Amino acid sequence: MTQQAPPAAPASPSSRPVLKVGVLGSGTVGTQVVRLLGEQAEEFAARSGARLEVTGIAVRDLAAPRDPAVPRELLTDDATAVATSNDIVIELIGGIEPARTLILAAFRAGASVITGNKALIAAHGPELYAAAAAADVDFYYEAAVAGAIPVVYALRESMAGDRVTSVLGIVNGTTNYILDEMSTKGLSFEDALATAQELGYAEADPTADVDGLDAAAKAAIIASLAFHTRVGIDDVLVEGIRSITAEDIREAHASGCELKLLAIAQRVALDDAAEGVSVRVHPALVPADHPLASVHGAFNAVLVEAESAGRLMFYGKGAGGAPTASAVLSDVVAAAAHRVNGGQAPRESSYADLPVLGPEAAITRYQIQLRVDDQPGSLAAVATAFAANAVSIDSVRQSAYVGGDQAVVTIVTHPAAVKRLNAAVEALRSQERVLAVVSIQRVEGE
Ligand SMILES: NC(=O)C1=CN([C@@H]2O[C@H](COP(=O)(O)OP(=O)(O)OC[C@H]3O[C@@H](n4cnc5c(N)ncnc54)[C@H](O)[C@@H]3O)[C@@H](O)[C@H]2O)C=CC1
Ligand SMILES: N[C@@H](CC=O)C(=O)O
Ligand code: NA
Repeated sequence: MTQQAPPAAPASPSSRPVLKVGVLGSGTVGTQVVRLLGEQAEEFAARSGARLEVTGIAVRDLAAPRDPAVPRELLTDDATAVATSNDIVIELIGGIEPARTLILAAFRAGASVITGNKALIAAHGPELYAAAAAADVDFYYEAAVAGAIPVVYALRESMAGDRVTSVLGIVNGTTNYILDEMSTKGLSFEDALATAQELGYAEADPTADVDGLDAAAKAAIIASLAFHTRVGIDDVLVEGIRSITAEDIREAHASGCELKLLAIAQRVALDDAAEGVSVRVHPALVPADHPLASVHGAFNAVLVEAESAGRLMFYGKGAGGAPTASAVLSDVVAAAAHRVNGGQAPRESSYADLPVLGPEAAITRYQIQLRVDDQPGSLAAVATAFAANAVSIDSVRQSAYVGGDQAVVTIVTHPAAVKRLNAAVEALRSQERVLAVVSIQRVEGE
């Protein structure tokens, strides 16, 4: 047996190396990152092996009022100087430019970069990964998907020994908050949105939240990581929640469901035994007993299905200053530890290069509500329209329609391709007994 050298004693706090940290942007998240870097400096030093010294905080407006936790003497409006003069750069400006240019400059200057910028990654991820690899530095973005929830780590590292088949998630806190306030308190869309903005959940321009673009960027990142395939924002089918009405929510409840904005990334078997990837964001009915139905407020949840692991569920705060700062700081500690001990963040993994399928590839269940003549043969006519287009019916519910010889029929299908569903709806419209197709909603979650 060979004698092993005793492990080296940990560096004493005063002898730890210093790593210079630059922060770009001091808004909702940046402010909390700076506060926590100050308040928990000793713990971050002990965990990473280096003292993290914030040398500059780039802001747009030097005179703007700030949280007292942000040292005024560190503020500067020279973002390029901050990006190019530090060991670790934390980008929390958001948007594409100048964030992209600043991050690329930081890589060239030898800095590791941490960002929460899903819009940028979903548009320019491969370029950023390549620049980080060329500079031999780390690129981390845990905060970009589902805020505090360690979804990026889970997909990129914990699932590296498995084969992910699907990811189904609520990844936008603002829209979940709005839908939940509408569902539980009967609030209007506008009032719920205003509160979400006050609470710091919504992006500066809430269009990105409400129209599903924020969730779509996250879905693209999720799919890229889950399926080892480049998926960009333009590959994602997106529908937001702007057109959801109080009536839609009432209908959802009547069907024993909640209406949620979902991000869905699926591995899809193709006819020739090959596989593709389907990625989409849209509102969908979720049965009340499904785990995603009870995700309230601005919380996020992500369900990952994998061949060996089965179903995994991640739940927590997907937005807000401090929760998002928690994710940013986990990346900062990892990048700092690599500077001290060696090692590097995982590089881009896109070897599978699966085809990203168009919207027509989505296979989902649908709920269709019809107003029909309440006469013998009406249900048979409805069933014929579905059968003729090879759409299988899962359940049928009929309720009396107030105001005459009419009934409302609610049909839930088995999973069907959108093309077949559309053909069935056309056939329904041409049936004499069908007076109106009242609504069509997707249904997700078993
Ligand atoms: N707020 C949240 O809950 C979450 C935010 N994120 C992401 O984190 C990033 C930051 O988000 P927030 O803090 O919410 O945004 P924010 O809008 O509150 O803060 C951004 C700050 O950057 C400043 N800024 C803009 N351009 C600048 C420039 N050229 N130089 C210096 N400062 C500049 C703005 O003045 C603003 O204070 C975004 O990428 C966002 O998508 C990610 C997860 C959750
Ligand atoms: N605006 C986003 C927060 C960051 O990702 C949300 O509402 O989830
Ligand atoms: Na996260």
